[in-house]
Amino acid sequence: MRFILGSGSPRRKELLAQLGIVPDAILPPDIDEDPRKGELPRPYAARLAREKALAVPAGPDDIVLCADTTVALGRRILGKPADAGEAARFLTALGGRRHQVITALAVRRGDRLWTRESLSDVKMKRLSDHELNAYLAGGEWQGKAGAYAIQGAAGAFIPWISGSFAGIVGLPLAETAALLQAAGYPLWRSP
Ligand SMILES: Cc1cn([C@H]2C[C@H](O)[C@@H](COP(=O)(O)OP(=O)(O)OP(=O)(O)O)O2)c(=O)[nH]c1=O
Repeated sequence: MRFILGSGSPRRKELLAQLGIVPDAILPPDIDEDPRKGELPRPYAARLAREKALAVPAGPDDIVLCADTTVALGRRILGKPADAGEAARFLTALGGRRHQVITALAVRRGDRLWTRESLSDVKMKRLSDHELNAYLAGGEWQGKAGAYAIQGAAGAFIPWISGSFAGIVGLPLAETAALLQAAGYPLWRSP
């Protein structure tokens, strides 16, 4: 049995290390991440996690872990911004309101699939022009759902969350541990 992390996100690798897991392989999936017409954020995140897990090549006994993090502003999906202009629009829309961060997980072993999701509510303060421009110039918005990373400078914009910090960063640890154990990964083996 090999453990395969199907993700190119360095955060997910680091969070996994918190559970003492070092993947035997890291194989980032390449799938189409465009939402379907009218698709809502939760089903979208769940579909993407599942599609990622199915897209990673693995042997019948290997365990594959994939995830998708999506920012939901009401019914709107805020994915990874294409450019600084879109990042500015996302952050302006998020500022002064609460939104939800969904991280959907999918674990695959052979033809079996286990899924879960972690939901967190996040409050972001309204950003001044100065804060917005400084944050955009820092570049941390790139490759992040909703155009921010709570684990970085944007932490200064977030006075309150309810949910899982690790989930917002990209890999909710309690749900990950539960899924891996369901799939037969020996998580708590003695050293
Ligand atoms: C909201 C938020 C998102 N993110 C990141 C987590 C994810 O890496 C990214 C959302 O994109 P994802 O599509 O979930 O993941 P990815 O493209 O980085 O990697 P892969 O598909 O190969 O697994 O946003 C943070 O790091 N901090 C945050 O506060």
